[in-house]
Amino acid sequence: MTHTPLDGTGKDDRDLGTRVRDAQPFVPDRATAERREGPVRETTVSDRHLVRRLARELRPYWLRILGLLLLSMLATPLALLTPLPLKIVIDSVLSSHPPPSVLASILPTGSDAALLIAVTVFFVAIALLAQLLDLATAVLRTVVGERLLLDLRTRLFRHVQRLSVSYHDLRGTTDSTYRIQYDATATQQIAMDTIPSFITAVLTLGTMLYVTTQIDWQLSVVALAISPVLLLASWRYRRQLRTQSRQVKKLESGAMSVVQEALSAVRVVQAFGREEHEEQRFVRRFHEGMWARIRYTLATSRYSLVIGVTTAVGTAAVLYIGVRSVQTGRITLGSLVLVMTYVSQLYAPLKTMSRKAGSLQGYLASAERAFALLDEEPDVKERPGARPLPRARGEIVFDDVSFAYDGERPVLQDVSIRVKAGTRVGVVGATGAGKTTLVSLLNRFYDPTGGRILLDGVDLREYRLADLRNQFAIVLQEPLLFAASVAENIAYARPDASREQILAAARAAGAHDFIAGLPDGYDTRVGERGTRLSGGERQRISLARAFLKDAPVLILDEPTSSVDLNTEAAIMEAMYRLMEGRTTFMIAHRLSTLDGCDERIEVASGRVTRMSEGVHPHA
Ligand SMILES: Nc1ncnc2c1ncn2[C@@H]1O[C@H](COP(=O)(O)OP(=O)(O)OP(=O)(O)O)[C@@H](O)[C@H]1O
Repeated sequence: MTHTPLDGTGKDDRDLGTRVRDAQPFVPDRATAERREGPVRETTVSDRHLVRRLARELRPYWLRILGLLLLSMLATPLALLTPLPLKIVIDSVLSSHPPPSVLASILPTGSDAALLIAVTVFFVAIALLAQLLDLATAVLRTVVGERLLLDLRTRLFRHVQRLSVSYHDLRGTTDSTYRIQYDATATQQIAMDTIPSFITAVLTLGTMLYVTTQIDWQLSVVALAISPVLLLASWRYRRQLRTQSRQVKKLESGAMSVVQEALSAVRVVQAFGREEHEEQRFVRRFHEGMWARIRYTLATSRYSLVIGVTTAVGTAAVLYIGVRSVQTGRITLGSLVLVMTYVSQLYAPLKTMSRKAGSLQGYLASAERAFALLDEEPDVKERPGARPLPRARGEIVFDDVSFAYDGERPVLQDVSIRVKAGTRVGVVGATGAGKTTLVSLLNRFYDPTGGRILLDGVDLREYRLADLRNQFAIVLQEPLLFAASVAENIAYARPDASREQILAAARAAGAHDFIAGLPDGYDTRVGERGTRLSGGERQRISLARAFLKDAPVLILDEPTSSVDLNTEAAIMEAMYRLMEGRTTFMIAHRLSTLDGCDERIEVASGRVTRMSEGVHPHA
């Protein structure tokens, strides 16, 4: 294995420069080939698979869901009791049938007034109980549902943060946001609303059917005759509703990304006067979403219409036959009223089940999307039993490394270089040559598609990912700050840092003076992405971050490209202080910036070559 040594000694010039190898075809690995085939799997998993997955997700909450179910089930006996006062009033107060034996035994015989009062009190008591039950169910449903949702969102967020950079490159942030914010709620809806409603509906249906059969079995048979139609409608609309709902979600998350993009680049939009254009893009995307939603609503309305008309036909049939039965004296008028109430209550669960079957399709489409995100495998993985790495010395070797973002066009090809610990390497090359890509492989934002990279003689893939990334401090061209205080932003590299350590890092980065001049000093809030500070100020804060991190390897990606010459000189001075004793890769367009480096390499056409003294990059 011959490597280009970059050890700052200038010796062994014989081996310097990229090894020109025999031309080798570029063979993408599996992960890259999959990446090329498109973004995250938009799978349409089978219902059985999805339901099983859902059951697995809900298992930890089963006791609480069971409690909710039991509470919901109490609604059935209350629903049965509700029409009873009316029947007693019609049959025993307004007509001369004897009251039920329970009432007859406690009330004075023949007193209609006492019976009426008793029935009224009974009526209020049932209503009160029903309300209390509703209240308790709503409270339990909300508490358990919110807990479940928070847990799922937390898992999604944790997972999405650990997904590879290539995933985020491909998907953008809005789709993930949509899945966490909106799609995740589907699981809550299914667990807290659809499942309990279904089970309660089945129970109510069974009980109502039994009671109605006891009063008049012929009427219950007539009432039930519509069930096959309802089942058929649910089956027929199931696929359509799911497909349409899936499409709505996709379009909505796409439309949201327009808003997100336009607002995060609001300065550019305003500077170029492109508000109108962005608005049109927004309207176009939402327009597509609007029609998809309209189509979905029309489908659910058609479905509701079928359900509504079918149950109305059933009710009318029971009414017709019921009135005939009262006329022939087979049942009393009170019993008909009771049966009619039960029939409407019988249809309520049937309607609930049918409607829930419709909305369930929307929830399942969302759950599918949330689970797909959760199941997304990161391209960059940690091996089982990976090595810990407390602190590296900082020797880095690129051994025949190739890389392509899309699996087709290689950005880097057969790169072999050796960097001794503590060497300062300047990286130059034309725009788009692959400089950033080269350093992005170091902390495993991406893995090479060919070859390997060694840190202290060990393949990067052997190390624990968190430990490996801890070895690098990065200062980017566009420093990214969070909407927090200056001190919090510096301490982002080491949350346990003391105030003194933060101040020392800021001093080392030459940032202390300007921070002290801010309205609230180190407690000044910097605004979203640090917009309240100038580019140079942001850069110094990110430099202070790097000082505080005190990592053995430094990656500086054109850190001074957006500041004036004076600021650049000040930042460079701090930068060279930071580089002392650390292996450093510093990317720069201006060669003068790299004067203090031990070695310079040039990236061109995917190859890496050592620059001879006086040779300038084609920038
Ligand atoms: N996330 C990405 N997905 C796909 N292609 C990418 C991605 N990032 C960079 N590229 C491509 O890889 C090539 C190298 O990009 P890279 O950012 O490494 O260049 P660079 O030398 O750092 O450029 P600059 O000096 O302009 O920052 C370019 O052709 C670019 O289009």
